[in-house]
Amino acid sequence: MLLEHIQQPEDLKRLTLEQLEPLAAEIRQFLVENLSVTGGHLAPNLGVVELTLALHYLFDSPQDKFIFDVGHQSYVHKMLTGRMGKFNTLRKYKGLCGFVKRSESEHDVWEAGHSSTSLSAAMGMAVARDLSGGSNRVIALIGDGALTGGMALEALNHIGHEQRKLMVVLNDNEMSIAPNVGALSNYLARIRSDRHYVKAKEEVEHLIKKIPAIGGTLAKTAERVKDSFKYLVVPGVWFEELGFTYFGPVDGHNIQLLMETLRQADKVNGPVVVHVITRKGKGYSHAEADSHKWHGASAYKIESGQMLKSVGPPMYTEVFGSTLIELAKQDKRIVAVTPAMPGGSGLTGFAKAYPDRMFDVGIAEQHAATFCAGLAAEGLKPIYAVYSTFMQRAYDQIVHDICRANLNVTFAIDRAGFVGPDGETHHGVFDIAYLRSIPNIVVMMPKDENELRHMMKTALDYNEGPIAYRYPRINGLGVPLDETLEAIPIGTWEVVRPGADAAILAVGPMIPVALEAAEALAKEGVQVRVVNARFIKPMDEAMLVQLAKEDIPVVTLEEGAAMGGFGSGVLEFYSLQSIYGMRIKVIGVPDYFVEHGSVKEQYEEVGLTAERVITDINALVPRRRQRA
Ligand SMILES: Cc1ncc(C[n+]2csc(CCOP(=O)(O)OP(=O)(O)O)c2C)c(N)n1
Ligand SMILES: CC(=O)[C@@H](O)[C@H](O)COP(=O)(O)O
Ligand SMILES: [Mg+2]
Repeated sequence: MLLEHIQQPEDLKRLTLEQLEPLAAEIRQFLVENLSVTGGHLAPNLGVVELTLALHYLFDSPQDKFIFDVGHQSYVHKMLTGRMGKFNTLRKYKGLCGFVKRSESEHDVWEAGHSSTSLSAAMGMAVARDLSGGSNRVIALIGDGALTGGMALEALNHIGHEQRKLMVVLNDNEMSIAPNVGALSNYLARIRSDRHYVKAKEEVEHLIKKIPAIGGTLAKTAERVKDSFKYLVVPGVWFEELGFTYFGPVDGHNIQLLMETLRQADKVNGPVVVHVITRKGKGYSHAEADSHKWHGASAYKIESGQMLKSVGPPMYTEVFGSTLIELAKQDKRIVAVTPAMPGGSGLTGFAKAYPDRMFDVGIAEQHAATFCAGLAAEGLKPIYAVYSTFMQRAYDQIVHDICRANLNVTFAIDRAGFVGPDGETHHGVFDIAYLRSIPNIVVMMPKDENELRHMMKTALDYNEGPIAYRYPRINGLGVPLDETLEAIPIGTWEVVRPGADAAILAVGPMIPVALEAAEALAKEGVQVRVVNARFIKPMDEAMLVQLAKEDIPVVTLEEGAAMGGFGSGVLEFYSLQSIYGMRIKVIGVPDYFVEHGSVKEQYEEVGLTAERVITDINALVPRRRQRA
């Protein structure tokens, strides 16, 4: 066993080249075995075993900066930098992070989780090196999916202009999470398999030999330095035109060839692209056969590849996807737009049913938003299906192109709230705060999956401007689903439990938490009203005024940033209405980034619990009432 002797990259460098291949096999076995228990991004990491070995074998992390785009494919890097023993805690509470994490290791020089940031960060580190007289390498590892992100293209433009020494290793496996899309992906595909490319090489060789006098010598020289000649015929002309020296495409599982190519690229004193062809999921047949499904795996049985999915009612995502198909049948205006998350957003069925009304635009949240604005401007009903956290990328497009222009775009915001194992880079805890402050937008959150369906109908019937419904990454409550869907009057809340001593204004998944607290308080003689605050904007102002008239304490409860969130909106309302003296307690996500773990552990860490609500209400309700 070679792997057990690898604690740091220095241990790796002591191996012979011949030992790297058996080591790669051991690493794959380690990944498949460990992730069968913890789950995680198996397919991406199986695809970069040789590549990560080559980088750590040839270059000197952490002096040389390895920057992983997204960072979901950094498990091998973590194994080689002293963290193998912690893989049993991968993505667990207080355990190993599933992405690169500076606090975990000096080798983790750049954190991500969101895609397409590596090239910009690499440029920053290259300039910092040059301004401080450094000589270290800066190496970004970016996937073909991440390359479709706008930030990556902005960075390529800058890097090519500055001409500083910087290596971009393009890990091209033809996959984003789903199969990669777009003209850039098609271009890469052509390079990978382009007969013309191979033909062009022969033609150029033939041409060179025909050049009088020197041709023969030149061709012979070319033959002698076959490798560099091979790079003379540049398939990566697009990169070359942007100022990069292009190397590749090279087999990303052939360690010898990888080393040779990386060594060549390292000699260039300017920006280079090394185009590496890999197979996502390599070495584990189930993942190779379906790298979309195995991009992010839950625990599984190794032999059968059967994932141990959580049982229970359908996820909110599934209900969204099936309801959208129902609505699209009735309303031809509906088109669905996703920035590279067709599967995760529950749109696989919709894409099958309505292929010409489904648009996967790549990892391009900004473009997706303004693309929807254009669709709406021409009378269609675009449904922007997006994870809350990734929608952060499109903030200006939402403000400037959609809300200001008051265009009828529908936002289907998934992963709203804590997401569990993906942790701080993926929680959807900011959209309440950043959406509610934008004029013209309506923001809703359902109490259960049945109300989600009615909200989707509400949004379909609403043509006044932008409207959003948000839902969490959890199973529904298992409530019956109404056949007939009716629009909910905009701005109306719902009392789900009567009570006269206090009121809890709860949003979405916080309603069960509020009900649990109310039941417990009832046993102490404190009757607490629970309100389904299903419209975050506009709020139910009549109900807010009524609460003031009743002069009862109010607790707001949301799985979102307390700062600027729904509770802040309630405080603002009373202030703006010059209603003073209200006893109001805002309960939400505190002002720090909550790390990975289970959603339950995250609730407990920040106090989104019935116990917390009970404590706060007891502090607010006068003791005399409790005696009654
Ligand atoms: C801004 C943003 N949008 C979407 C995602 C979701 N996401 C995570 S990995 C991934 C695909 C990345 O593809 P690629 O870069 O080719 O890496 P691979 O998984 O193929 O190794 C996507 C879309 C994200 N992390 N960040
Ligand atoms: C790395 C990344 O951003 C995605 O793979 C993300 O982890 C998917 O999240 P879900 O598992 O919630 O679809
Ligand atoms: Mg890819």
